[in-house]
Amino acid sequence: MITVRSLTKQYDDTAVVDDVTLDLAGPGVTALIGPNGAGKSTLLSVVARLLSAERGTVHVGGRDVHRTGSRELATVLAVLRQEHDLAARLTVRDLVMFGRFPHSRGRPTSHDVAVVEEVLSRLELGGLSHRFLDQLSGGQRQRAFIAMALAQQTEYLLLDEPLNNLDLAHAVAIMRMLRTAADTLGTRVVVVLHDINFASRWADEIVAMAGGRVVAQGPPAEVITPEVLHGLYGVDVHVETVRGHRVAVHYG
Ligand SMILES: Nc1ncnc2c1ncn2[C@@H]1O[C@H](COP(=O)(O)OP(=O)(O)OP(=O)(O)O)[C@@H](O)[C@H]1O
Repeated sequence: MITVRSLTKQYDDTAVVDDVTLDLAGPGVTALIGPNGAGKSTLLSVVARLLSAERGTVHVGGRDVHRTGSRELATVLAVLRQEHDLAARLTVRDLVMFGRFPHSRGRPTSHDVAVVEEVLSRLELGGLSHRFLDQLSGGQRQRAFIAMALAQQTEYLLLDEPLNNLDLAHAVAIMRMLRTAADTLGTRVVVVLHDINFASRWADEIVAMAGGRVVAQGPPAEVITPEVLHGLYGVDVHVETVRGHRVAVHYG
């Protein structure tokens, strides 16, 4: 369970996360959508304790994140950030092994090695595992960072725009993996997505943000509507139901 209460994060005098209260219960996939600058990344960063907040509280699995040690938090919560600032002269395998650090404390066991191998293979990175990060394409590098987060094997997984740079096949594969993690391992996934149709297809629930506030929350059928999307993006869209999923199309 992720519980956010009256959370406010300000820069100068401007609240970029503005009095947000949110309950994300049980396993499942929640997609966070909304226009540029809505506060999605900031909210995710405060939940993951990468940023502090001026007001409010965040609990993850009953722990107050701002009163929990980094080491303990890293065993329950993994986060994929939008910007990656790790050294380029790191191999893919080393990066993914980094994800095991909260468990291995730098002394990987055969279990840690097996987890890394399995994740590398699942993300089709086996053949690239000895490459340095600066020798990869944008999409390959993105998959390597996703692999690092998955290798952490945490109950809570927060991902900020994981589909950046990914082609359609790899984007689908990642969303399927997140869905499987939620359904079979009981993982609680929160994922920032710009592609509202991916959100509609794969998420149980969509949280829509604008101006630092949550403006809509519910199953895709309630959020992927012309009215909500116009309110969010100021764009007219047509919504159809295809195989049980809402699909939004903008014709201009
Ligand atoms: N370090 C900072 N200093 C000042 N303002 C900031 C800082 N970081 C973010 N902001 C502002 O906070 C607001 C929310 O930014 P945030 O990155 O959370 O939005 P977002 O919804 O994730 O946007 P995007 O879809 O563009 O990634 C934006 O107006 C942004 O300019």
